[in-house]
Formats: sequence, structure tokens, C-alpha cells
Amino acid sequence: MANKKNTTGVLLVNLGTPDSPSVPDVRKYLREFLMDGRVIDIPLIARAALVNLIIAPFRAPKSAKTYQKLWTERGSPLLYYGQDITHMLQEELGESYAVELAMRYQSPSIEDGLKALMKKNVSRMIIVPLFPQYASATTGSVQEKVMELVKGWQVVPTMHFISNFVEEPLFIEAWKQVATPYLEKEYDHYVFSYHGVPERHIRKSSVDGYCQLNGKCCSTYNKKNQYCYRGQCFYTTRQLAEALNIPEEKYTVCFQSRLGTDPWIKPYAETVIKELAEEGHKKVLAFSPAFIADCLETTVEVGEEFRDEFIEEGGEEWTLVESLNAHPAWVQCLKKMVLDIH
Ligand SMILES: C=CC1=C(C)c2cc3[nH]c(cc4nc(cc5[nH]c(cc1n2)c(C)c5CCC(=O)O)C(CCC(=O)O)=C4C)c(C)c3C=C
Ligand SMILES: [Fe+2]
Ligand SMILES: [Fe+2]
Repeated sequence: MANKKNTTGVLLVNLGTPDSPSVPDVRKYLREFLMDGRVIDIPLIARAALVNLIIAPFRAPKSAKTYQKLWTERGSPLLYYGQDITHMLQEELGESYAVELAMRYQSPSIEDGLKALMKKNVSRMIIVPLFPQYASATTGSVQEKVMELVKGWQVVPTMHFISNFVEEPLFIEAWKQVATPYLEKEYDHYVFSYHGVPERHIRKSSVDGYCQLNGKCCSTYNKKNQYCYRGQCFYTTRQLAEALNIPEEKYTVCFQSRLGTDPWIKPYAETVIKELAEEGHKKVLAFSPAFIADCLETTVEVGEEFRDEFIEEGGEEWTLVESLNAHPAWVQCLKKMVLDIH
């Protein structure tokens, strides 16, 4: 479809990060993020009370301390790796494509990204939410925001949305290339830790009540659980384990970052870490394949907090494989996903 006259706009969209690790900026970020009805899916008044009376005053100062540990000279890794891959992808795709980066929350905004593409007179747009597995709280939220922003435009160009990329072989290949140097060493066990979501999010996206949040439904990936975040996480793991030659009995999947008191998808990371140490495992290699760039959830939570917990419980070594970040194999994966859309 793309020819010399037509430009295709590509909008890469990640979750977002605070503008700085200060308490006011972290509070502003958390407010915008957690007031999203797809993230905290309870009635507006209850959500506003929870966010303003509990999360903003109590969680923001605590999170700001963690963000201070994560921050580098270039700022937040989620943002600067996003900028790096945007430039790399633009180089790869050439002048018939215009690539912009946006964040669902905070900056750069989706609105500015869409406007920048429209200024370049794009004839179509490809929206790429940077979440390998579909969740209503992430990909669904990006889709909703884009549709809300374009609904008043006089001219809406042809729009394409990428839903997830768990079936993209180059995604698995990119992880394989990042992980290969680590696999020269021996480990007792491998952990695949994904961001969690509340169990009710899974129930709401289940077809005919298929998803039972157990090993049975998530052990296959099929038409009935094609939008099940938990099912897609297990599917990603099976593919990664196969590509990395890790036998089934040597790995465990877990879900991290629970917020609040409602049940989230299991097994919980803290339970798995404790059990692995109790079973006598000493050396663990951890992966975080729900994230395409290092962020608070990978570097600090999996890389530092989980390591400390594992060692406190009797383990000896806990190593985190970094995210895809700006690895050229990841940019090749993005390029293929874009070029596959005609
Ligand atoms: C991988 C995809 C993600 C899903 C699914 C997800 C769901 C989800 N998250 C929260 C609450 C928080 N998440 C926070 C940070 C955070 N979450 C993701 C990704 C997913 N979240 C990323 C990439 C990040 C890190 C951003 C960064 O700046 O590094 C936070 C903020 C940090 C903290 O205070 O712990 C919260 C809060 C909910 C409630 C939810 C599911 C519905
Ligand atoms: Fe999150
Ligand atoms: Fe499921």
C-alpha cells in the first residue's frame, strides 16, 4: 500500500512514567494512571475516593523513593528506551513511514503523537501498544484513548491497531538474543514473572466462562482465551522455554505487583520465591517478558526486591535478564510487525 506519495504513521505507545521521581510528579502520574477506569475498574466515585484518599497521599511518597533508585542520568528507562527504539525504527523503515512515541499516561501524550503524525499528512496509522500480551488495562486502554481522541476529527485516516504480539516469532527471537549470554551459566531454576491483574479482569474477557484461572484453561492458547492476559502469559512462557531449551520442570511462571486486597491472578511472585528457596533452589535466572523495556517493575521489583526476598529465604543467586530495551533484534521485530500490515 505504501508508495512514494503515501506516508504511513506509526505510533508506538507505552504505559508512561512520571516526569521526575519527585513526590508531586509521581503523585500526578499515579493519579492519571489509576483514575483510568480500565485500570481500577470500579465506579467513578469509589475510584476517586481510593485514588485521592489512599493512593495519592500514601503510595506516592513510597513509589517516589523507588523511582529515585531507578532514575538515571537519562531519566526513566521506560522513556529513554522508547525514544531509542523510535529513532531506530524510523531509520529502518525509511521516509515512507513517520514514527512517533507516546505514553498512555503523562508525556509525550498520545494526543501530541497523533497530531505530529497528522502534520506529516499520513494516509494511514498503525498504533502499536508496546505490551506483548493483551490486557484491558494496557492495550485496551491505549485503544480506547486513541479512539476517543480521533472521534471528533473531520478526517480520520485508516487506522490499524496491533492487539498483542505473543505469536510473533521475532519477539521470541529478540528475547532469545538478549538471554543467550546469560544461558552460558547453569541455574537451578528459571522464573518468568509477569505483571499481574485482578482476577475479575480475566473473567470479564473470558468467552463462555472458559477462563477458570487454573492450569487447565491457560495450558492452551485458543479462540476462547485469545484475549486472556493470563493465557497469553503462559503461552509466551511456553514459547520462550522451548526457544531457550528450558525443560518444563525447570521453570515457574508467577505474577507480580499486586495492588489492593482483591484477588489477583496467581501464583503470586512472593509465594513462588519462598517456595523455590524452601525446595532448596539456590541459583535462579529471572525473566520479565510482559515488559519490553526496563522499568520500575523489572529493575527494582524483580531485579532487587525479589533477589533480596530469595536470599533472605535461603537462596544464593537471583539474576534478572534485562528487557529488550533497544536491542536491534527487538527493532527488527517491530519493523516486521509494521511491514506485515498492508
Ligand atoms: C505489562 C503490563 C502491565 C499491566 C497488565 C499492568 C497492570 C496494572 N498496573 C497497576 C498498577 C501499577 N503499575 C505500576 C507500574 C507499571 N505497570 C506497568 C505495566 C503494566 N501494568 C509498567 C511498565 C509500570 C512501570 C512504569 C515505570 O515508570 O517504570 C504502578 C506504579 C509504580 C508503583 O507505585 O508501584 C502502579 C501503581 C494496576 C492496578 C494494574 C491492573 C489493573
Ligand atoms: Fe502496572
Ligand atoms: Fe485463561
